[in-house]
Amino acid sequence: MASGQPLLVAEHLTKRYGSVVALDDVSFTIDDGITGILGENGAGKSTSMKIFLGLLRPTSGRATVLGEEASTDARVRARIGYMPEHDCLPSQVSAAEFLTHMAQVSGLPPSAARTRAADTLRHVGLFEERYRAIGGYSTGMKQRVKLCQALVHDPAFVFLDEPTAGLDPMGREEMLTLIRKTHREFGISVLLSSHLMADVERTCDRILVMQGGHLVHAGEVGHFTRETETVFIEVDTNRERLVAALERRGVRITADGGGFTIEGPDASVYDHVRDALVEAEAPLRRMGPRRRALAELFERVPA
Ligand SMILES: Nc1ncnc2c1ncn2[C@@H]1O[C@H](COP(=O)(O)OP(=O)(O)OP(=O)(O)O)[C@@H](O)[C@H]1O
Repeated sequence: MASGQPLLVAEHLTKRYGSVVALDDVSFTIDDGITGILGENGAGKSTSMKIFLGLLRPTSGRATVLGEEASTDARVRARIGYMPEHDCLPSQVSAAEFLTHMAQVSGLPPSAARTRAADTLRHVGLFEERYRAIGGYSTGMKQRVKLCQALVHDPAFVFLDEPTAGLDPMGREEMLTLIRKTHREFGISVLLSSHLMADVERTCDRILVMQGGHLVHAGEVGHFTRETETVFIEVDTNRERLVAALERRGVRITADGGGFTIEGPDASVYDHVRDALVEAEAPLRRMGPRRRALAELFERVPA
């Protein structure tokens, strides 16, 4: 594959399960780095991943991974890893045994497989526990073993389907830190899916937002969160003058408790609010960002 080419390409992907349209003419590219697919349940995140993994064939359209056809090219399998959403671990064997086996399945000779399994378990902080049966592990530890089996054969690209599913806040934090570390230390590019905006915002460089089988946004994470930030303000007096000054600036104003939520046409919303406050001579009591919930975001995005 020539350098500079995207790592993944989706071209007009459509996937139907009977009458259900899981993906509807979706096109995007994914480059080096960490990319998040964000969407609510049923948005089409897992279906997209499974097409890239060659586990599902699209009804129409084309998917390429590392320059090769996803659905037909077996060579690509050796260069990608997959952490499925659901539990897939054997409970009776130790993490060391399981990962050594997975590395051998990927073609490593036995001694190299053992070394690589131990290195990968060290990377996720499970080296000390590696000879214990997986059945006795906590949810967080099992998630880390799932991540290990996606990494053990040293792939160029990994697909992580809801890697923080079932984790408490501390476990989520650890998993997200580990994902960044995986990219930084091993140079492995990542596509992770999540229904939690905070996960994607903290971890990813770029974001794809899906809704009902459609791609509704693709771009840099920083840009997306700036765009979706709204400002909450409360003033002591001159509310009417302030509302008029804001309206003249074309921002959207919604009454919110004792104050207003203001949403700008772009990231300049703070400038508009500052200028309107000065013009209306309205003494500010409180001001701060108000993040929109994911569900609210989707209401604004045309399908
Ligand atoms: N094997 C299947 N047979 C029928 N419908 C399916 C199948 N797999 C997925 N679907 C449907 O396709 C749509 C997209 O599902 P998909 O699993 O890709 O969504 P998702 O964004 O990954 O959500 P989740 O996190 O809930 O899995 C949903 O409406 C789902 O019910």
